[in-house]
Amino acid sequence: MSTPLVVLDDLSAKYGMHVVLQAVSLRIERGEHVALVGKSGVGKSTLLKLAFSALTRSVTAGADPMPSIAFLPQELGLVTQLPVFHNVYMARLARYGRLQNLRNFVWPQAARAAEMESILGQLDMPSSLRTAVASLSGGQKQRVAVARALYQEAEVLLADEPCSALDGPQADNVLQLLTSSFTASIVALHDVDLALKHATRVIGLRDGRLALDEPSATLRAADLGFLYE
Ligand SMILES: Nc1ncnc2c1ncn2[C@@H]1O[C@H](COP(=O)(O)OP(=O)(O)OP(=O)(O)O)[C@@H](O)[C@H]1O
Repeated sequence: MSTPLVVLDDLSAKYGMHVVLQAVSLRIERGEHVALVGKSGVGKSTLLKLAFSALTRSVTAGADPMPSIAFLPQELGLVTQLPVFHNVYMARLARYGRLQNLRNFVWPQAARAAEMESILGQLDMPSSLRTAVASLSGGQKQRVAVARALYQEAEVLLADEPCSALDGPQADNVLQLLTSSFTASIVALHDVDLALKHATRVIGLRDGRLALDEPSATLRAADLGFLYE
């Protein structure tokens, strides 16, 4: 049997006396795109943050082999005073040397800009690299954050509601791009239909635990109803 690409063990969280997650464990194989569903406040963001922290801690500790991780948080994490170029470029700060990073921040290099324009074009956001993120709409900001995640070229994506501000066709496009660009992913989604359409596997949180873990092909929207009761 192949080694899972993502291994998460015993993720637990509580805020004060409020237990949010109770020893959640998860293994994800290459090629698996996991939709994380459950009602608002159930702990999806908490799980993704814990997963990111656990997986990046393993990388830092030199555990072998660990996948590279792109994290797209619900709050996007953009620096809105900076242009689109600089926000997307941040995904590769760790890849390039200090001098190259400095040069790109002062004078964006044509090759980097061309790579980003290709990604932004696929997201229906052409020719906007010099635009300050603060002047973009909510949906455009969300697509800049998606572009940043794609630009990282990581193996695994952890994304929290990456298309909540997008219309139906744009949401489809973003999820299609994300699932085809990463080897594996965990994406929190409120929209059950999008989850079933784009994920290969659906996991559902309820009462701090994984209450559902099934291939999406075996599920209908009604099968997820109990998670929202
Ligand atoms: N910093 C915090 N301090 C206290 N409680 C928190 C904090 N962050 C989250 N919570 C609580 O933890 C629970 C889980 O929150 P979380 O954001 O993980 O849920 P979620 O499933 O992602 O919600 P949504 O779908 O609305 O984004 C909620 O009850 C929330 O109020």
